[in-house]
Amino acid sequence: ASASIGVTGLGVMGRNLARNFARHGYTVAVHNRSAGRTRALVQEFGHEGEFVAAETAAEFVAALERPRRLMLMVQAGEATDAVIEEFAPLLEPGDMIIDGGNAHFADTRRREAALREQGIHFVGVGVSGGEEGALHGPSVMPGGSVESYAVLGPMFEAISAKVDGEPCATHIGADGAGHFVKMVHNGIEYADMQLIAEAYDLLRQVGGYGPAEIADIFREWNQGRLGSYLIEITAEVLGHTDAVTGGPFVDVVVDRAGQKGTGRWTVQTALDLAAPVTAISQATFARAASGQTALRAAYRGLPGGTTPVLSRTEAARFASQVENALYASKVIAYDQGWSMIQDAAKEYGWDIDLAAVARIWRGGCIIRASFLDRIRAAYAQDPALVSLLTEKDFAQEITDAQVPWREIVAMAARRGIPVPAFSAALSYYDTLRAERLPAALLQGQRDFFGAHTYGRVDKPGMFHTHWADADRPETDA
Ligand SMILES: O=C(O)[C@H](O)[C@@H](O)[C@H](O)[C@H](O)COP(=O)(O)O
Repeated sequence: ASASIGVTGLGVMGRNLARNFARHGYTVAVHNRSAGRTRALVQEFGHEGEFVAAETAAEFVAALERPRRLMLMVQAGEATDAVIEEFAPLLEPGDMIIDGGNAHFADTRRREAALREQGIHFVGVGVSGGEEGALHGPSVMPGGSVESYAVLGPMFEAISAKVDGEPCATHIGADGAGHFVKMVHNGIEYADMQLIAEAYDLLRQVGGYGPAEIADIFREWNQGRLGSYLIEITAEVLGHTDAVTGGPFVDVVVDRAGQKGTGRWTVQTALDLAAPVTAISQATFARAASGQTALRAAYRGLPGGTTPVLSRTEAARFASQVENALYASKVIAYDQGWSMIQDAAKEYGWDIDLAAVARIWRGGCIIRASFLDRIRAAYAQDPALVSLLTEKDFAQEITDAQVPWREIVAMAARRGIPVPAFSAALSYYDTLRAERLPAALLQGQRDFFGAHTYGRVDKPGMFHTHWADADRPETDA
């Protein structure tokens, strides 16, 4: 046995990760349910490093040096359980099964607990960056035991993206913490993409800019505080011409957004944690709404707002307002992600270094952006920071951006342009900074119809009012 790591499941992500390990000098055992893919990989990329092709599960395990490090890159869910059932009996205490797919963190916690009883380390690792990232350097978010990271950490760090010479890989925390943080990464990705899409829609419908002009605007923004991979690729997509029609590519694409589940999981988990990730949930629901064909047909033609297009001079001022609204909403969406991670760390007993999360998201992953270094600095300075908005520079930026931000949300409403993520972010900001919330009335209503009791601002305890009997005084609940 000579392989220091094995990869089973040689779809595009698995294949590229195996190549990445080999390119970094590791001997990699490769295995796939259909052996043809295994042979094809070694044939095509054998020159990149040391591969050991294994055609059976037994051969694969036998090729691995101890402790065996076996990485699964298969479909999340039942397929992953089936592969674990196939390999676990072939392994020994101290060996490691690594799940690099987009697994639900609750499944990872369950699997980690079950395999721990057999002395096998189960490591759920979030890998972000798509197929290019997997090959050239992803962001790597492993959970699992500290012991497993002592062995796997140097390997993950070697293959990961590097920023300022630092690897975009770190041990996130115990059991499912790695997959949890990857899930939230994807939730933030949804919000970021939706915010960019809303900015594009406003620049087009109100600003009167064409896709190619908007691509230029995004290229410009990519040089500033919005500098990020998503802004960069947005400019590419908007600048792209469709070979068939000769027109803008974006105009031939069906306006129905797909989703594979991680955004949905983020929102479902946030509801359980009572973490108000409103920008992320609006982004997820916007994808769902875009797919509601019958509903859209029913609503089409209903009256909307007034839509006079702006003059060129007005459009330029408008574009800078949109930049402010986009940036402010982006800070809020990221803040929602970090506070959800803090809530989950409390709930699941994870010791997550929030600055390290920002550090490893600076490169390789889909949400990589220049402002992540400032988030890292904010949490490095104060690991218990409750919100990015208490960090003075972010607070100042939000203060400076809020007038245009409000104007944009108000204008969108008047013109009937949907900006669910912009407005959710603004409402979240106003909700959390409000002196008093109308939630007090909700408590009264709940007590009225369900005796659900309420707290008072002037004395401790929970109380109930006997609404049907005005003579009966309020009672302690
Ligand atoms: O971090 C990443 O590399 C991506 O997020 C990756 O995980 C994948 O592309 C998404 O899962 C797509 O998600 P949707 O299909 O739900 O948009």
